Amino acid sequence: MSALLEVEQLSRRFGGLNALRNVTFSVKAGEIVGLIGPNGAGKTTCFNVVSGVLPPSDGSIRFKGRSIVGMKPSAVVAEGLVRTFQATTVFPAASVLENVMRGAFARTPVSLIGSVFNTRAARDVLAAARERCEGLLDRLALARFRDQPAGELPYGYQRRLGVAIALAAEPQLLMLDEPVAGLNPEESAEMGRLIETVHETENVTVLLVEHHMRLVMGICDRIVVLDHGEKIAEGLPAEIRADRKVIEAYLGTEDVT
Ligand SMILES: Nc1ncnc2c1ncn2[C@@H]1O[C@H](COP(=O)(O)OP(=O)(O)OP(=O)(O)O)[C@@H](O)[C@H]1O
Repeated sequence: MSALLEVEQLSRRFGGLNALRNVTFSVKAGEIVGLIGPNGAGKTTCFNVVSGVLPPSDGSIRFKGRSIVGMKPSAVVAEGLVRTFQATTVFPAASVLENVMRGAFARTPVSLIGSVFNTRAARDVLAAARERCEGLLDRLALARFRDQPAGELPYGYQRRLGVAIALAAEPQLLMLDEPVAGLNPEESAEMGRLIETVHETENVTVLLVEHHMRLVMGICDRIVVLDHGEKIAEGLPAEIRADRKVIEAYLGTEDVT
């Protein structure tokens, strides 16, 4: 498997604080990789820097072999690297389908959509996107909510819709930021199954930040552990679970059964 994402010696400072310090890891095409660590370890900062929301202070980020440092978040999305956020980011008044359609056009400049909106070609593009989004809603068990305002969905389904919106942009790498935060145990287990399913059916590589250790240990091929902005371990779930440094910094405080 070749590396899809290569992060090398990545640092991000906020004033005197090293939120990330010389962090190096990679994600190979086809993997599910977990990024874990205690509160304040630098996981969200890592997501923000990799997705172009924040510039790094130092280091390199290559996606499909090309540097993406300095690219705007929209350009990073256009390259095929799409992230979700900890909080739900649905438009509450828009329907579930409209929300997913928004994701489908995340890789297309709005001005371009506008300029061709009434042409035959634009109608064909829209019809194709709609068909693709409806297929996605089917596969993510959201079809029955298709015409409902997204804000009326139960919270668990709003999180699921967040994943659908990200997938509509047809990412090669999907970065999920705490997808089960705020979900009950049953919803969390369902989300875990959903991630495994979309990893297969949508042919997407996954980088996952999550505190839910049972989920992380259950679905990840490999795990990278941060603490105080530094990588302290990397390995298979069984290796991470047994790693003394990881247990001391993090797992000792978490339920990993
Ligand atoms: N915009 C910012 N300005 C200043 N400090 C920041 C900023 N963003 C993050 N930090 C600090 O950087 C460190 C890493 O924070 P980050 O949110 O990346 O950790 P995290 O691992 O995602 O934590 P959590 O699990 O609680 O979400 C923390 O000390 C945090 O206070």
